[in-house]
Amino acid sequence: MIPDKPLILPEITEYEEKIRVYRAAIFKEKPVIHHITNFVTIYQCARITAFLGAAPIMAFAPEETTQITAKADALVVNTGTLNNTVMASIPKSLEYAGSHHIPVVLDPVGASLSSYRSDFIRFLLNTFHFDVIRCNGAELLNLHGQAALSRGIDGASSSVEIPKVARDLAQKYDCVMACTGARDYICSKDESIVLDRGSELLPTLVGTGCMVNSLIGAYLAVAKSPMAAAACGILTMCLASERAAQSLEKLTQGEKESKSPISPGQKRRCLGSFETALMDAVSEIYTS
Ligand SMILES: Nc1ncnc2c1ncn2[C@@H]1O[C@H](COP(=O)(O)OP(=O)(O)OP(=O)(O)O)[C@@H](O)[C@H]1O
Ligand SMILES: Cc1ncsc1CCO
Repeated sequence: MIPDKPLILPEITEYEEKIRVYRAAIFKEKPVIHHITNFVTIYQCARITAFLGAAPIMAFAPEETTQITAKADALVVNTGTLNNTVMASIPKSLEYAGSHHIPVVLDPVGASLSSYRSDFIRFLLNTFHFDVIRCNGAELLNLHGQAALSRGIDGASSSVEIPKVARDLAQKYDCVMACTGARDYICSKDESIVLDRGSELLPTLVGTGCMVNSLIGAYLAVAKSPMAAAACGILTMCLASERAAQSLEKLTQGEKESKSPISPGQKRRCLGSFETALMDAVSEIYTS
């Protein structure tokens, strides 16, 4: 049994340094990140990839998907809005990526919502190799064959089984499993990290998980270590969200005379500003 290793100081410092090094490499190499992702958050994914310094390309026509993957340094696959076109493209690109050592991230969005989705996701897992699978708690338990816990795409699951299930799946699929939520678990078959960071405002936005996939994809292109790429992707989102929440505090202090912390209600009225501040924080974080 691998002990959970909480990522606390000074380990955070070690990963902050990795982020700094990887970001410098991303700025230098400008890796191309091919996304076959959902139509809901596609724009946020393209923006966050570009703001990190990489080059996003969103393409899902089966006629060209292999040619696009051939130009990419990493592939991000997301099942959020499956349809026949996307389901024709994903296997083609995965096959190309697998035979050309292009690293791949999978997000099995809504794995438990329909058998259409879960059958396709199971086919992918049984047929292709993924370097990182990033999902929320409900999706993780579904991949493990357990009952669905969510009605929508949210994965508000705090099941005590998550660390063990994540490890089982990492072993079974020989990949890094990154299960996000209030507490993040990132594990391979012989390493494990627990991360307790991030603003509580993050789950109020749509697509922060999808955006984390893009960050992991960009780090994978330069890091070569799926464990380090997954940890750096999630840590970037968490630390950037903390900075964004702080800048929101400053913004809303102007509304009040006292310097006491702003209320949850005030924060919830500024979620658009929070999303913008999050993008700014990602573009700025560890760039020196
Ligand atoms: N309660 C929370 N407090 C702090 N950070 C959180 C919380 N919930 C999620 N996060 C962070 O939000 C990011 C996205 O994780 P989440 O598990 O919400 O993804 P998801 O459900 O796949 O998202 P989406 O479907 O909206 O793309 C991760 O970086 C995670 O660490
Ligand atoms: C809201 C939503 N519906 C399908 S995908 C998606 C984005 C978050 O995964």
